[in-house]
Amino acid sequence: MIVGIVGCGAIANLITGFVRDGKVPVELGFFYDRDLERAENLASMVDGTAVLDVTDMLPHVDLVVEAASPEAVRELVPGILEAGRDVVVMSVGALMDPELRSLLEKKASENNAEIHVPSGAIVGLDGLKAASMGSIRSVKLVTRKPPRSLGISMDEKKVLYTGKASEAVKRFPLNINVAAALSLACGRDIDVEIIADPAVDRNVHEVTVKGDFGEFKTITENVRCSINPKTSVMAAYSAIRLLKSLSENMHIGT
Ligand SMILES: NC(=O)C1=CN([C@@H]2O[C@H](COP(=O)(O)OP(=O)(O)OC[C@H]3O[C@@H](n4cnc5c(N)ncnc54)[C@H](OP(=O)(O)O)[C@@H]3O)[C@@H](O)[C@H]2O)C=CC1
Ligand SMILES: O=C([O-])CC(=O)C(=O)O
Repeated sequence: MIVGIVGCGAIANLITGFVRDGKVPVELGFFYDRDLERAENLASMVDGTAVLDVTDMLPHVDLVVEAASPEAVRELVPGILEAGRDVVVMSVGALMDPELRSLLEKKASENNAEIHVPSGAIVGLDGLKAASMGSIRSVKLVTRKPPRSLGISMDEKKVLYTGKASEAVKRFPLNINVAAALSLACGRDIDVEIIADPAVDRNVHEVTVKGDFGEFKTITENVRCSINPKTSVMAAYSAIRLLKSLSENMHIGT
């Protein structure tokens, strides 16, 4: 499988390192970023090609990993699907827009392409998907990040947001994709609280789900990426595992 990457930052760096080290059986051939130098740097790690425009990679790839921004999902993913290429979407928050989501689903189905959304920086999506086969009463996410991860500076713990996931992804577009992944996995706009906490040095996500299956709670205490503290290493690992799964014949978990 030949893979291209859109967005050459923290997540793309980790993916490229794993491919270079032979830990994922894909060929990472093409790299695009609005900063060409970032694309060239990653391309040089795996003998790939940096392109000036996403359309330059499309004739040569089977799948594109979007690891850029919600704006890139809106602007670039429709064209990738139109070309019949599969997509892995990391900026899941963009998919909370129902119009964009149905446009992408339509383009995927018309062009025999698939959209994959990795579980990202949280655990528990498997259980949530299974639980949603029954009836779910509530899903709540509490995200606690160091102020620096949220791009702010403060000495006291502060609740920055309480409300629904759909609004959270608009207010914190680069910080709460996990809320979108949870919402899409269970088909409801979940409850979200975002806390800036100078006492933590990890990105911590607590998910509580209640339904007719019983209830579960997951806590993920994520190490942050060195080149982008907003982003947890686990988010990149989930994309890497997904790429590996796509070349396997047995699939474990929902
Ligand atoms: N699903 C999940 O659980 C998680 C998802 N994410 C999301 O994944 C995405 C990637 O994260 P990460 O690697 O940390 O991000 P980075 O900011 O480290 O890297 C993203 C790169 O993509 C570039 N970029 C952004 N928009 C575009 C565009 N429209 N066209 C071309 N290049 C673009 C950025 O440029 P510039 O710097 O100029 O903006 C930057 O070089 C983000 O949207 C992030 O919010 C992150 C963590 C968890
Ligand atoms: O990486 C994380 O911990 C979560 C994150 O930024 C996001 O969901 O956008």
